[in-house]
Amino acid sequence: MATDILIVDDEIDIRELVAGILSDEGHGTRVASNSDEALAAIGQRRPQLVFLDIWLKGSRLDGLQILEVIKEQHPDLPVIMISGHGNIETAVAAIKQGAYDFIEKPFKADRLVLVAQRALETSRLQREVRDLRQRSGQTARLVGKSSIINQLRSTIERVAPTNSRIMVSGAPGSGKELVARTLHGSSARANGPFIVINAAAITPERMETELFGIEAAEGRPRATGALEEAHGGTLFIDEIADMPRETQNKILRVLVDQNFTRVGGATRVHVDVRIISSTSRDLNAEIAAGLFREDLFHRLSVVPIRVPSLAERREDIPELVEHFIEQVSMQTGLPRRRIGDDAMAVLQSHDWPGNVRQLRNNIERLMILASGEPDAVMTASMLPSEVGSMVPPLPNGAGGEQLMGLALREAREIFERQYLLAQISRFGGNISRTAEFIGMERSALHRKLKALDIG
Ligand SMILES: Nc1ncnc2c1ncn2[C@@H]1O[C@H](COP(=O)(O)OP(=O)(O)OP(=O)(O)O)[C@@H](O)[C@H]1O
Repeated sequence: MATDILIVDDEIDIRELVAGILSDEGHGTRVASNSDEALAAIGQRRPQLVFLDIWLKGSRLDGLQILEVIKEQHPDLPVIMISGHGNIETAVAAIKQGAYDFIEKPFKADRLVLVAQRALETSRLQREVRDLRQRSGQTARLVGKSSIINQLRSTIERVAPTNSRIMVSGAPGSGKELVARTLHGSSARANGPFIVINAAAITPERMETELFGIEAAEGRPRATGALEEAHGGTLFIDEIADMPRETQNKILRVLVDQNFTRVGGATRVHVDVRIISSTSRDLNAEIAAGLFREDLFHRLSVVPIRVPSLAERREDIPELVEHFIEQVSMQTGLPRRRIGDDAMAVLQSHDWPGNVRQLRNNIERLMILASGEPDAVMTASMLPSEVGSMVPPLPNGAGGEQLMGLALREAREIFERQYLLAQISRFGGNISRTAEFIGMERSALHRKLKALDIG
């Protein structure tokens, strides 16, 4: 597919020249001679690139005003200004307003082609980065309105702009990494790198090369470690308790000296890195057992932040569920589905030992398993049995998930019906023996069965 480029210029010669050069390169072109034509063309179909003349004779809006409208409607659409001799100042102002670049008349064909290629390439890369971020969950935000999550959010806002080292503690899957990313994203280092090193996933032998890198030596290339990569940004050390004792000593030295040497080297590498660590274990117990250095703990945990478990904030579950349906659908292309009241009630009553990650996995599983029409509702019966373990089973052996979406009165009716059917069948249909066993008058049982539409 040829790219679609719109050229806006009041001079027909320039329009045709630019269009001719770009079509020779295989691009598709459209032209407009004033602001109304230009905005109508963009309204018909969003082009991939716009060349826009600054001075437009006989036009309602001039180039800068058109740029403003374009940036409002399509902030990502790249615009290259065409500037006449002597209005470079205006061209620079246009770049400040969001134009990608400018070319000055008279221009060479090569320059025009090059600047168009670069603008298209940049815009493609920006789109790719945005998609990847979305898919990898890097744009994830802390969802929830419970008072405990609001408190967490305000702590994050307070400590993010400082440079203090932070220890994030919480159960597995509760959102510790997300909290660390949010801290980084709200800090002055937000445009710097956010590097993750997972101490639980790296063997003790590899830990130091991963952290400090390897000095170049004969026949061996230099490998950059996480600390060096995180320069100007944040290093997130996940599961710090799994850090080997030997490495703990070295990290402490880095924190004291503000520099380190690569493995096998003597050069001192100076870095400016904020360290955020996390733990799902009780570090005080690790310290007491002699497994974690107390002095390192105090240096890393200048500000401790505790992430609540999901069971502590069940009222956030409906919002999290909706958030994950949206997220999974975007990442996998699975249709967005509605969740039934019964399923939501079961999800809210579960204990979630695996916390938010486990909830997310269950939503993904539901969306994969749900078959049929895209608007079919996901019901409680589609949930794995361990998720419904809090829910009382029905006498007929089925799980009682469906009861969870009902008021007590209706739930009791379903239970009574199942219970009585099971008892009657147990006594071979003999109402007298059933009544005797369940402790009811025979006539009362008959009335009950009638009221429940049984038999
Ligand atoms: N409040 C929240 N809002 C939205 N998504 C969340 C929230 N908390 C956690 N998540 C999501 O849950 C998943 C698990 O979170 P995360 O990886 O941050 O947990 P963790 O505590 O670091 O886990 P682990 O202990 O296994 O390292 C991620 O997909 C994350 O985006």
